[in-house]
Order: sequence, then structure tokens, then C-alpha cells
Amino acid sequence: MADAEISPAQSPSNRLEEILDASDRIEELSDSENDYEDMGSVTQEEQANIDYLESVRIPIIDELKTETSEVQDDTLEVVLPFLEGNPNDYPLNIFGIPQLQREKHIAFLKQALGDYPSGFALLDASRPWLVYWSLQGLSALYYDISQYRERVIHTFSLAQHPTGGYGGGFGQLPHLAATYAAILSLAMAGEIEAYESINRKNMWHYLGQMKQPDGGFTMAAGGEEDIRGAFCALVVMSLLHIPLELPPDAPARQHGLTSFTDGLGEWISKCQSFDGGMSAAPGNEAHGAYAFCGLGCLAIIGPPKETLNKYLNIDTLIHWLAARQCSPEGGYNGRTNKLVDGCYSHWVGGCWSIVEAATTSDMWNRSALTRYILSGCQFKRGGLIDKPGKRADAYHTCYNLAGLSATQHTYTYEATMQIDLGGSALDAPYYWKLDGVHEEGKVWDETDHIAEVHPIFVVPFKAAHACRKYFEEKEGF
Ligand SMILES: CC(C)=CCC/C(C)=C/CC/C(C)=C/COP(=O)(O)OP(=O)(O)O
Ligand SMILES: [Zn+2]
Repeated sequence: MADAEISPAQSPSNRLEEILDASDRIEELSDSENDYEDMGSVTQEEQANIDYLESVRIPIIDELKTETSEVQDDTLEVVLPFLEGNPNDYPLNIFGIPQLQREKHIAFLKQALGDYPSGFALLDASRPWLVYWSLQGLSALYYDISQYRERVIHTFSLAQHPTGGYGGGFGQLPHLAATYAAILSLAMAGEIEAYESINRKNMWHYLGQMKQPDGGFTMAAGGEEDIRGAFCALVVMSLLHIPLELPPDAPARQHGLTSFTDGLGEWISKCQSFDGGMSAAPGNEAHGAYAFCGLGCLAIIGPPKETLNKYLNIDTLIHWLAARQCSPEGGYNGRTNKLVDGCYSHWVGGCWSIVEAATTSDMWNRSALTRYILSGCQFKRGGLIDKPGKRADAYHTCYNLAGLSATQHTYTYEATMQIDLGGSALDAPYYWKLDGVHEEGKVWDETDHIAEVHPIFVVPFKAAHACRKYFEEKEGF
């Protein structure tokens, strides 16, 4: 037999080859062992070979383990029992998958809108997010949120900064993430009182301060410039019908920029990484949450078919997005070599509607994602989670449900007017239409049905549409 001693100088690929050889030979020999058994004998030499190969195979596999592969093994150990069985003992849908625990999730999100113990003071700056995640999660579950209208208006009237934009609460400096969550919450709460609580003129000036000479946006004055900034700003501008023209006091004007969209597509283009994904800022590691921000932003600037083709390499993007869907888990991870997590059901799963509006095909495994969410991400006491063993929170509840909604619906983008890429009126709220319920290969039944979620604004369609319409019909600020 060839010398199978493992030399430390061997490359991992040589070792891998050796494992595969060893495995093949063990299989061959095992087969022949069965044949010999049938014939009533197995040679001593064959048995020695089997024993030897078994003894070298295990150490080689151990040596190839890395920190990442071990965490991945640990993840499979917790996820697989949920995919193969029903450890939470939930009733099953007609496809044998745990049913959506709608009432428990509603109760969890209602609680998330209530009071918090003092230890949660650290989350104070994220208060707008807690409101948004909870309201959007409830809406996705078909729960009527109108009872929260007054509270939402009150909360955000206090969090609105006198110079524009929103902070985490009264007296806090404005931040684009808080501003994004506040505007989406107010759009969901709806009606004139909510819309009129927003100081749009100050918002225009505030956003003007965030616009950078290179085309991107910072998250706060003097803060980091990243793709979240661009997405948050464009979502707010589109929903509030903020003028595209930069305000006179915008610092970017001193660098020759006149419009909020000047240089924006080019800046987002630079965020596409070498592997096809999208990163927070040019040159960084690609991540699913940033991919959604980048694609969402391009889909607001103009029709995805035009903007994605103009600014991105769609082929490598599709390759990278598809590679985020984990096997055998079925859910998505956020970046290469990382773990499956229920929130990426939206951040990555939600990218497909935009990509499919620019291409045509159906390129992801909706039923595998559904299985992961329903089997692995429902917390026993309500709310949804990252993966089995984790605790529920409003963030994971909102984005698991948004991802589940994406698996169940198809959308179309129909621009009814010709849009100039450099100077559109950011009309995206009008152009996305619900195409229908996705039935092919479905593993969810009526008890698991989730409301449609706007593919870009991640609120109910009617909330995005009504808010934009209100401001479009209003004269001046
Ligand atoms: C609209 C808006 C403001 C969007 C922001 C979206 C968002 C969730 C950004 C987080 C991105 C990020 C690098 C997570 C890594 O976390 P990790 O290292 O804990 O997780 P991982 O291992 O899954 O990458
Ligand atoms: Zn997560």
C-alpha cells in the first residue's frame, strides 16, 4: 500500500485529495468485504487496509478543521434537528412544516412596543428602530396598527430635531438610521396628523448636510459615509417627495454638486466588491445588508433594469447573492463563510425582487428559506430569531417575516413615465405592483400567509403609496 503518512508540509488540497482517496478506498474495500462475506471470507490484508485507512482519515479531517468550520458544525448541530423534526412541538401545516405561530408573534411584537426594564436604557438611541420593526412585523402579520397612531406621532414629534431629521429621542442629535426608522413608522401610522408632524423643509436641509462631494451620504454630521446613508436618504426623499435639488446651504454645492443624485450611482457602483457582492463603502467586505441598501437605492434612482445594468455587474451580483443561501440550512448568511441567520431572509432574500425586476428569472430557493424560517426561527414563546438556541427580538421578527413575505409574493416594476437617470423624481412608490402569490413548489399554507411588503420601502404598499401621494399633492413645504 502507498505511504499514507501525513507530512506537515502537505498543502490542504493535497490533504483533501488524500482524504477523498482514503474514503474511496474504504468504500471499495467495504464493498469487497461484503462480497467476501457473501463468499464467507475476508482476507487479512483487506482488513488491515480498512483499519489503516480509518485510522488516518479521522486525524486528517480533524487537522482540516478551522475556527469557522467548527462554528459551522456547531450551527448544523443546532439547526438540523429543527429541519428534520419538530422540537418545539408546533402544529404542522399541510406540508408537514411547523405552522406560523401568528398569535404568539403578534403578542411578542405588542410587548416590544411596551415598556422596557431599566437595563434596556442602552437601546435608547435605537428607539425609532424598535417602533419600526414592531409596527412592520405586526402589519406583516395582518394586525391592524391604527391603535398606535397617536403614540407614534407623539414619540417622533419629540425625537424630531429642531434643525431637521430624527434622533433616538428628545434632545438626541439627528442620525439617518433613526430618521429612516421614524419616517417609515410615521408612514405606517399614516393619515394627515402623522404626515404633518414631519418638518419636510428642515429634512431637506438636514439631508443636504449628509450629501458628500463624492456622491455618497454620511449617516450623521461628521459621521461615517456608507451605503446605508445613501439608502436611508433616498427612501426618506422618495416617501416625502423632497426636492432633488440640493438646498443652498448643502456643503456639497461648494464642490459643484447641485442634485442629491449627483454622483450617487457612480458611488454605489464602487461599492460592488470583487466577488460581486456589495459593501458598506468602496473597498470593504461585501455583506447582504449592504447589498439590499445598494440595490434599494438604485431602484429608487430609476428603473432597476436601467440602474442595475448601468452601475453593477449583475452576473457576479447574482452569483454572490445565490451563494448566500446556505445548504442544508435553507436560510441565508450575510457574508462569505459566515453563519445562517434569520434576518438575512430579508436583507438577502429581499434583494431578489429587485434583481428580478432587472432580469427575469426566478433564481432562489423560496421553499428552502420558508422551511428555515418556519422550522428553525420561531421562538417557542413568540417572536422570531436568528437561529435555534437564540432569543427573539423585534429586529429578527421583522426581517424573518419580511423574508417570508418575499418567498410568498412576486412583484413587478412598471415605470409609467420615462425617467431620466440623473434627475428622476424618485417615483418608486408608484411603480412597484404586487404581481401575485408565488405558488410554485410552495411549502406554506394559508395559516402561514404573510401580508405583501413593499420590496424597497419594507412597509405595506398602501403606506408607501399614500405617504408619497400626500406630499406630492401638497404645495410647497
Ligand atoms: C437600512 C439600514 C440602516 C440597514 C442596515 C442593515 C444592517 C443590519 C447592517 C449590519 C451590517 C453588518 C456588517 C453586520 C455584521 O454583523 P455580524 O458580524 O454580527 O454578523 P454576520 O456574522 O452575520 O456578518
Ligand atoms: Zn441576524
